[in-house]
Amino acid sequence: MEGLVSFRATAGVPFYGVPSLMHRPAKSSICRLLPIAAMDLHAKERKLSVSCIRAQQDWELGMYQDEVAASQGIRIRRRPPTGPPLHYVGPFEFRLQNEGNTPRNILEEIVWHKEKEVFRLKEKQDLVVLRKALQNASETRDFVGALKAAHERTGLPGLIAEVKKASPSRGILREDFDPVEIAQAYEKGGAACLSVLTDEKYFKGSFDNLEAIRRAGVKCPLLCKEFIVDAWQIYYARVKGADAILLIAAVLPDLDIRYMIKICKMLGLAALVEVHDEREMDRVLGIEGVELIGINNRNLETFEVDISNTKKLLLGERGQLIRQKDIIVVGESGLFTPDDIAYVQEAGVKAVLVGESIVKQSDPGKGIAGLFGKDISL
Ligand SMILES: O=P(O)(O)OC[C@@H](O)[C@@H](O)c1c[nH]c2ccccc12
Repeated sequence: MEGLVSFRATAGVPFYGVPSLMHRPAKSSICRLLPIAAMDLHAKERKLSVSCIRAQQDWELGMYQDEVAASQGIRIRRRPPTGPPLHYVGPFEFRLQNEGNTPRNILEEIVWHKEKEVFRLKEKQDLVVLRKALQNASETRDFVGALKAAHERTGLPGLIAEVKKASPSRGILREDFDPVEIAQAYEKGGAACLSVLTDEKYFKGSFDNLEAIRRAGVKCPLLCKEFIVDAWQIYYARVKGADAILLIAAVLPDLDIRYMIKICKMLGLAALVEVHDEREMDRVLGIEGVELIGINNRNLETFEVDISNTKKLLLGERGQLIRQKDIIVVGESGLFTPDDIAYVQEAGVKAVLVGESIVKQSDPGKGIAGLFGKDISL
């Protein structure tokens, strides 16, 4: 169905949407960060700026970000393409809604929304401000170390327990949602780390939740569960108390993942790189510095959940390479029972990321014992 989605006065400045994002494909987010990164005076960061300049040259070979992404098999477009030319009717131009400028699935919709959200946030608090705030930030906690320690202690996969109020696929999971209470219950129940959703529109999460949990004295390292499309968000997550961030391979081209991982190392954050299929796994296995790979059993484009996905992606040479590289694999989504945990452990994961099945329990801490079939608290 065709329809009018945006219009503007012919002679004036556009008054609807964020035209710079909507109408013109931009280049890598990292490159957009460059002018500020290049101002940096610290030796460590200066080294990064040099690599960023090299990255910028790569991007400048003539391909736009979405073209680079498509060449790597990434189906999620970062921004709406331009669509058909504007039409003129009287004093207005208008654009026809078509397949090209309508998101094709929920992940694409989330990412398009996120780009605009980040654009606005950056205007309020630019990188220079964030970097100042970082000077007073406390040390990060060892996310990967906590997972390994829990695995060694219990002989079971280390648990990343997710503080999750809602999701686009499941709706509201818990009405009486007190993020700090849930986080404390998870910690008491034996979680190694916590994942805190910060996306407001689609998951009813917030950065306030992340900050509140950190301030409440929870000791578990915290994963900021966000849709990262711009390196600025990594700094923001760090300022708000994260110890780790998520990078989704279905959204980010290899070059972005590579440099975002470098930024994480510089800031003392762990990066959980999420894959969903073999192609994404192979891309990520080719990226230097990856320590933590999450296999999502939920397809973020269709919402289908299948825990055999974890097993499929760890078979044969891929599993071997992962063991050689000493990468920790996290089994993500759709885990409800001790049998599910045993199944993904057998497949080779040393950690799991669980939300729905434990957040829905009246005592989420006891929910953990139910999930593992035994009490895993100290
Ligand atoms: O609630 P579940 O099915 O246990 O899933 C948790 C977690 O894996 C899921 O929330 C998740 C995995 N990857 C994501 C990326 C974005 C948002 C959410 C997610």
